[in-house]
Amino acid sequence: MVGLRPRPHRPRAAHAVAAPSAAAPASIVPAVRDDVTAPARGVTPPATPALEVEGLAKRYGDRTAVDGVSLRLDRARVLALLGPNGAGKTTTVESCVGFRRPDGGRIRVLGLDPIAESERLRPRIGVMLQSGGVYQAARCREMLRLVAAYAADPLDPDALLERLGLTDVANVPFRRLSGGQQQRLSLAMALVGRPELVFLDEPTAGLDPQARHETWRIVRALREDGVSVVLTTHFMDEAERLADEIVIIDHGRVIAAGTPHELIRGGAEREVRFTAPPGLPTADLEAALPPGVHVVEPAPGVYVVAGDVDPGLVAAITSWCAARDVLVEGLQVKQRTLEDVFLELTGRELRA
Ligand SMILES: Nc1ncnc2c1ncn2[C@@H]1O[C@H](COP(=O)(O)OP(=O)(O)OP(=O)(O)O)[C@@H](O)[C@H]1O
Repeated sequence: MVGLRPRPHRPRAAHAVAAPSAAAPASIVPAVRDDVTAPARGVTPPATPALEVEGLAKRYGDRTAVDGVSLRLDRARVLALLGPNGAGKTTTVESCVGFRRPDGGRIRVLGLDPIAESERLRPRIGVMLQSGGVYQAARCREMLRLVAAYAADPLDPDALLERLGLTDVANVPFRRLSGGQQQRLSLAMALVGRPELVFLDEPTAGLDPQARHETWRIVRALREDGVSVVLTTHFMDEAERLADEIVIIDHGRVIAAGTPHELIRGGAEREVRFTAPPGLPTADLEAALPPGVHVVEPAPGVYVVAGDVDPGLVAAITSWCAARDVLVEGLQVKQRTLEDVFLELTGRELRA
């Protein structure tokens, strides 16, 4: 199995950091330090955050794509950026990797400005964007070797191809690969340079379940090896499984942030769902239930009651309905998921 450990970032002599003390525990994982903030002498400082974004703004003509987004990601953590189509996720990621010049705000990636200090930053990050960046005629292995040649201490391209199930198509030109194979090659290209921080824009879009699970294993392995990961995804289960932190963006703004647990429990752990004729007076139902319970009708005729769910709550809902001659159908008590939270926050209607 290919190790995914990042190359230790070696500061230039002029900015040398203090050597670890003799008492420091020996670690096979290279300590990741930063040559920008390290003091000239003394104790090794805590590593700078992997990513800091404050008030990022980006417009395309008169369309505001990102409107004051702030994010922070510590080392060896996974951040999932979620949001409906057109929310501003890709623009945020592209700004963080220096592909877009922001109209406002401040970005620091591994302590560096992604535009002004791009030459120093580029070798330390891996980027997998939706729009490839691959020569269409290049063969799979050829392309990965080319990217590896730019890295100081790359992973073995053949071992990476093997891990990503691409050995059989190593000699196939990129344009002849299936969509999923192209995705996996893009992931390999993002990882081959042993980055300290990886940006993955919808890494599992179009993958079959096996490749999707392998991508998840790789993200977990990266995190265990001290690599930080920023990923965007439309798969809520993926975010729930992989992310330490989740940020939900809508209309270019952060509308919720926290750990998966915080976001899911933010409302309530469980909920009661049922269907009944549309337009029931939800405020009346809510008033008849214990304090702290919330009732919504997210789609016509679908009702969700969130709160401390116990047998008494279920009985109170059905007796309120019975008193109004309303037949409750398909009642279920279910665990809330990130998808429930996401849809409540961003709405269920399709976006343009
Ligand atoms: N190059 C561009 N020129 C003009 N408008 C753009 C450009 N790129 C993105 N946009 C617009 O900016 C907004 C944000 O787009 P962005 O791609 O960042 O969203 P997203 O959250 O990544 O969406 P998706 O989930 O569909 O990939 C959208 O309204 C989009 O149409």
